[in-house]
Amino acid sequence: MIHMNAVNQKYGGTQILWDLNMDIQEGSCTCIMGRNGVGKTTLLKCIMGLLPVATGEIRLKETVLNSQAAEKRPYLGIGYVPQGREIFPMLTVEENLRLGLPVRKDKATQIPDKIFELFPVLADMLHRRGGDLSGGQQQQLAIGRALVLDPKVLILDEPNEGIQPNIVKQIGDVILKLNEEEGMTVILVEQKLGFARRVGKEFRLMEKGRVVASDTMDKLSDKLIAQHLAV
Ligand SMILES: Nc1ncnc2c1ncn2[C@@H]1O[C@H](COP(=O)(O)OP(=O)(O)OP(=O)(O)O)[C@@H](O)[C@H]1O
Repeated sequence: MIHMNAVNQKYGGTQILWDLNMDIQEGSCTCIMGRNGVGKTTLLKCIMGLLPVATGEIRLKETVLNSQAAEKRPYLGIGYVPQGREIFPMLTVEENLRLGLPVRKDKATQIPDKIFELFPVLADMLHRRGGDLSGGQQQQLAIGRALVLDPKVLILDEPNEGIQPNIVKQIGDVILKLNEEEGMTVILVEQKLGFARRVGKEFRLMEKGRVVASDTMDKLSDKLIAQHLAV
């Protein structure tokens, strides 16, 4: 569904992604894994158009994403939950969620009930400012906001960073429901092995800006973990 072909990315003179190739299958939940600094967040930002690629191609099915402006990409059916959540702290929960409505194909004017079914806390907190929510609640808001777009692909960058275990469990349940029951394609940058194994169907291991191993999650061996994940 998403295909990356020989993608190179640089910050000034420092090259981060090196001829990176990656395929994400439709309907899968794929965990992008690797040690700190290997380029996982950079890769997601390139998919979203938040960073330009120097050379190479990123496609969503037949659409070449590189040639689409960042603000057009949500309209192609891509929802993004960035690292650090980036909710708007001064806007209410409702206002944060409503931001996604204009992107929807059906032009709905109300936040879909589904969002509150997945994250009941957002209904309870609807009129609170985003900045007053706990870290875990903000993460649920960030995921809810991405889902308001009604995306075909949901991209999450370390959604569990600094989140308490009961909310990590809830987020895992939501990802499993979206992926397994609704067939949503999920791409997840995840450092926590247990979580990746619980929700992921596929893995892509990165090292120094390249993909060094790709397979189904049951093939993520102790040897691969020792080679590419253990610190
Ligand atoms: N704005 C920037 N300018 C220069 N270098 C940057 C910038 N942002 C990131 N980098 C560098 O690019 C490299 C890859 O960073 P990136 O955040 O993509 O890695 P990551 O695999 O997501 O790591 P982490 O798990 O720590 O988030 C790192 O060496 C980082 O220092």
